[in-house]
Amino acid sequence: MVMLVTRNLSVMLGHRRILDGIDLDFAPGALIGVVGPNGAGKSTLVRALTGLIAYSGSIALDGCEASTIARRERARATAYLPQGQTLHWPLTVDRLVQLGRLPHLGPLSRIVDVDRAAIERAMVRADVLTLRDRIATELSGGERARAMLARALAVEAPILIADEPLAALDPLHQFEVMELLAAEAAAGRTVIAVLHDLAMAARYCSRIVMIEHGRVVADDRPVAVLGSQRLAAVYGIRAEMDWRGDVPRLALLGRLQDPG
Ligand SMILES: Nc1ncnc2c1ncn2[C@@H]1O[C@H](COP(=O)(O)OP(=O)(O)OP(=O)(O)O)[C@@H](O)[C@H]1O
Repeated sequence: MVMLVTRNLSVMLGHRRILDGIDLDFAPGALIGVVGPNGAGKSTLVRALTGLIAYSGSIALDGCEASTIARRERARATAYLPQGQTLHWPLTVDRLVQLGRLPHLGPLSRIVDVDRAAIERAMVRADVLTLRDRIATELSGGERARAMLARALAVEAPILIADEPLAALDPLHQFEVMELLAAEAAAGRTVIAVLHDLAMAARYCSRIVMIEHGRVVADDRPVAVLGSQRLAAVYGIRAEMDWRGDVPRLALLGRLQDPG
């Protein structure tokens, strides 16, 4: 099980400081929602965590500075589902999901039984088995998003980072993907998901990290982070949390200036 830790993590893009002094500990077995307004720095944070952009400060995987870990080893440790993925090649879904096994393949790049099994598991979990022979560039946005999720799941990495995994999904598949992410966490993985849907975050995440202007402004259980006052201050919206049994339900009621 892999522990992911950032200390004083900062990112400059152009001349702007986009992330500023982020200290976060990500332990296995948790589904952590990263939330915050547009432009807050959420994607920048997860891109730094996956090694895609330069940073200052430290990102450690099990105590080892991430930038010193070989690329393939790091790719085996951290699966990444990027935001709004564009596909450039007309691959079948089956071939696309196979790409998730690349960090595991030997010098001949041959898929072996253990890879085939991981690919099948990923396709079942992302509900794309019936799409396996379709050309991925010809899928609908939601179908393609699920195929890309299957590719990330096929890595079977201890850390899964998903940037807006619900975008483009219909409501049923949104629930299914959140159930799936929660199940991945329950199985002992560290799952970090950038989410705009605060109600889904409240319902499924074990912990919420809220980012505003490149800083962590809250980091706690959903009920502690997604209170009415904070959502008013950070998002400018009115919202109320209530409970159905022990499941928190967050209702978004409108803008602060709206009547009622
Ligand atoms: N290459 C770049 N050069 C300069 N600024 C950038 C660059 N890429 C992103 N930014 C800026 O960094 C800030 C944070 O962007 P980021 O994509 O991390 O935000 P986000 O919280 O994921 O937003 P959203 O919810 O809109 O996806 C934004 O103000 C964005 O304009």
